[in-house]
Amino acid sequence: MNILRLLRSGTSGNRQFIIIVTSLSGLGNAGLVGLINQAAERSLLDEAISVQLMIVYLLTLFFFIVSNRSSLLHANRFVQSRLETMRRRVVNKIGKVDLRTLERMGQGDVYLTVAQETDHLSQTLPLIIGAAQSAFLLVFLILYIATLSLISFFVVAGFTVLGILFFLNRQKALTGYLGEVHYKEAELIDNLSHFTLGFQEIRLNANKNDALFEHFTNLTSDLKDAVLRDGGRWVTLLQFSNAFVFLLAGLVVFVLPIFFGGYTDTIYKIMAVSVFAVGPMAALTSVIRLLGRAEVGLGHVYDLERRLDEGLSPSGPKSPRQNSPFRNFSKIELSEAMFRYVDRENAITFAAGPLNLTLNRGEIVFMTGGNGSGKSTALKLLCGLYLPESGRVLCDGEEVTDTTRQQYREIYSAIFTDFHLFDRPYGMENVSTEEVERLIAKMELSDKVRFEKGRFTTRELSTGQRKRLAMISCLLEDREVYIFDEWAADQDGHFRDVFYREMLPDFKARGKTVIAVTHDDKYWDCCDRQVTLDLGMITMAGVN
Ligand SMILES: Nc1ncnc2c1ncn2[C@@H]1O[C@H](COP(=O)(O)OP(=O)(O)OP(=O)(O)O)[C@@H](O)[C@H]1O
Repeated sequence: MNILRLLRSGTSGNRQFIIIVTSLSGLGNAGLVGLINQAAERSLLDEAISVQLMIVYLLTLFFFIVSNRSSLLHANRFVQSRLETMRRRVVNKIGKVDLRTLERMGQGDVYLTVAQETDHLSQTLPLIIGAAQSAFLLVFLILYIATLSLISFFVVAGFTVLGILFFLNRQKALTGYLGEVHYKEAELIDNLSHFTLGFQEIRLNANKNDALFEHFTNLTSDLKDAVLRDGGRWVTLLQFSNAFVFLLAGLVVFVLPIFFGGYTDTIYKIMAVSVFAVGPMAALTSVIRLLGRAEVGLGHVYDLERRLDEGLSPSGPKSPRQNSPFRNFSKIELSEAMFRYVDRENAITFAAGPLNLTLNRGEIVFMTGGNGSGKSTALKLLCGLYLPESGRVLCDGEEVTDTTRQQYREIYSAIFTDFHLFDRPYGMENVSTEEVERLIAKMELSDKVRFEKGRFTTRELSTGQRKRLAMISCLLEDREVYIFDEWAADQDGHFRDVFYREMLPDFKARGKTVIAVTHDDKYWDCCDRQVTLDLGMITMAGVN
């Protein structure tokens, strides 16, 4: 069971303490029921209720309150710390996974599982711990019945076990249906993103908006039907558990006295116990539904982790950049490198290679080729984001291996066409505000962006301006090799000039190596060499 797996992962000391206080709380609760019964019996027999009994009652109440509070607080803390560890572990794995694995998972799935499921678990798991207290109370109440009448005890215990077995059997079947609800919820959230991310398109096209809304309406209706179907099944099961308590009480009160003499004295005590059992029983059965939901949710998180584990890159040294032997490279090579994209059915959708490419230190290389010819793919292979299926990546003749790959990647800084603009220069916390402001001015963004409290004041910029902001982070990183994938395509004529005529020579003067994808034939004199790709093959790798 996934929930047990999560709870077992904490320190055993904490867990044992929670089990002890939770059972003590159940014991205190059952003790209160027993004391109330005793006091009621005395009133019935016209006997005075002793001060001693009252004191014992108050002490038991105090004991119950303290143990109950301690159990709930510690359990909540324990569950939240387990979830925190799990969130960190999953996100840490995302940061270490191989790019292709992440691309194939789909961002929606990753986001939903990490954000939504863990949030859901953080709300439901503490309730489940509360229900564990109810379970302990029920056990103690049944044991208390044993002190009143052994026959009732065996009847109640026997029927309770049968009832629990039936309940668990049905509950397991119903949990299976929850998976259907989860996938419908995920589909709905995915569809919702079309309204936000595709807002501009649907505002310009009423038919598109209406069709999208109709699709969304169908999905909400499907989800509602699935939730109602699931809810209906649960109502039946809840009704069963509620009726079960009363059937059991009826059996003890109406049927047993017919067969066993001298039993009537204890009936009202057992009745009182039954009344006290109704609340915990109802609490327990209603929480079991949440338990099923939490179990399914945790299953998704563990499944995501398993898939991440499959694509985890082997970890290299702790500070890969500082210790990187590749920083002093003279020559980088792709040698007979092959790479293929495959779809979910493992059908090949694009094959690149065998690619043979040499990059010398300090060179400015332009990469050209038609759309979909494999330029970005080749660059991702070159910088170690993709792993060649066959062939090698060599640095000064030494093959880049699983253990050295991260050190190798650390010599690169890249702006791909699907780049992400971070709100601050992460990993460069000590960078001076003056230096960033100087680069903002150099990128001619001073009237748009400032650098305050370690972050850029805005990212709401035009595409070309966003790319210039990304360039600032690249420059701050001060790496040995720069990859620019059609960086200049979104710049105006003036800034293209700045890029080709000022920035590239400046990179070269500082000994940096640049490989830039470009279609700007006007600037071909600005490179040392051109490489052209077609259908995943290098068709030209000549000298300018
Ligand atoms: N993440 C991906 N998953 C599956 N297939 C992909 C992926 N990225 C690219 N492809 C496929 O690989 C082929 C080469 O894509 P790539 O992006 O390398 O070409 P490109 O030359 O950079 O194209 P463009 O000039 O349009 O940016 C394309 O046909 C594309 O369909």
